[in-house]
Amino acid sequence: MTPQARAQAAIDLLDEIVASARDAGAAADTLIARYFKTRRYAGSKDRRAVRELVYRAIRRAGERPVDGRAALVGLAREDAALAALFDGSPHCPAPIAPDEAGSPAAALPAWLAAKVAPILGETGQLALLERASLDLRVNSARTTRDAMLAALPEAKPTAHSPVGLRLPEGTKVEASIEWAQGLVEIQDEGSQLISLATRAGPGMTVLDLCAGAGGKTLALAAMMQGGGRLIAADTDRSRLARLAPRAERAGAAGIENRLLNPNREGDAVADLVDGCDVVLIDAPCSGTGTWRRNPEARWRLTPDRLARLTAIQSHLLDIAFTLVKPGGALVYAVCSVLDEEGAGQVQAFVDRMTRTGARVQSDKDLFTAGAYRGPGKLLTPEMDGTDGFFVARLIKA
Ligand SMILES: C[S@@+](CC[C@H](N)C(=O)[O-])C[C@H]1O[C@@H](n2cnc3c(N)ncnc32)[C@H](O)[C@@H]1O
Repeated sequence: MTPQARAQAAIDLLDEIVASARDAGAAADTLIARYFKTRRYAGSKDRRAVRELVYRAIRRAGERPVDGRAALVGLAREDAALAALFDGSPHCPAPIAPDEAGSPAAALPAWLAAKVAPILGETGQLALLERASLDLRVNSARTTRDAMLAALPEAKPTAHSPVGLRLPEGTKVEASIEWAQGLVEIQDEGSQLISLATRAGPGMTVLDLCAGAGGKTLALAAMMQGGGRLIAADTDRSRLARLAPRAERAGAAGIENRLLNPNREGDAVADLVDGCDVVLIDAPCSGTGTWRRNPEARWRLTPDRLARLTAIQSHLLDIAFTLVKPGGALVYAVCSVLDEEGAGQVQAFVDRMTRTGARVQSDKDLFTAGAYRGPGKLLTPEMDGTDGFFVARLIKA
């Protein structure tokens, strides 16, 4: 492909990504993969160049652009070499009109910037959109970090997680023998810290209430070393179904699954009331802390969607607390930096519980990373080099 044709391909893809963000469709990565599946003439260099251009345009536009051309013209206004590709030749972008400004540059949509800036500041906001690192979690039930450092010479130990490795971006981990043998899993260091904050161990009864495809369930299984009872629950059948093959690869046997009914989540776990040493809520959330990986997600979030998510989070906190044994712990996490999903949400829960006479104590001594925020800790890309997370550990007296 010529550089001009690559620019046109980026516009076509951005058109799809913008429409998909507006209509709650597929993620940018999925759309890019689909696009190239039907365009075999594009070689690997073309694909890399188009993808790079698409993501630069996405990262630069805080508000959802009107279309793909506006997104790329905005970028071209700051990049003369890119602007020169709008030359109007066949299969290439039409020349940029003098009054065509393109979409404005901003880190975040204005309504979200108003919430995020007071928490993270200007540079912290920008760091939400930087490229994410590639982290692995070493399966401590099967091997050691030192053994994996020797096996993967490009890997470096992560700063805060004792079972974490950081690899150069683009490393094909899933092609490695270590991954195939279940010795390592791809997992951001922040996610690793959440599992570690549960302090799950052998012999405990541990419930992962929003287990999804089991990223954190597998980390909990490694911490429990095959002893005790580990239950993975979720409302999404297809995500939960992906846990079994991953558990098999990791050598984690005996994980129980519970499919939950939305709004009646308690029914499927009624036998666990007052029975868990640890309940982990890795709650559905806005994902503001993971924009490094899918920056177009900031065009999808709306105030209504955020309100729906905070209502579910509050509902799950209430249910989860009933499942914790006296003396046990409820660990709540969101991959979000917004207070209404994090510190504010948990503080409101603690206040609610206290009003009903329940005794809840927050244990903020979770890990070395992060900044204290309300009843828990906030991890951020800028300060911690992880995705953005809020984590709180509450002890039921
Ligand atoms: C942040 S994701 C979990 C990721 C997972 N723990 C991991 O580490 O890979 C949140 C999960 O909450 C689930 N969920 C959404 N609504 C729920 C509800 N009402 N009860 C339980 N789980 C819910 C979603 O299906 C999703 O899998």
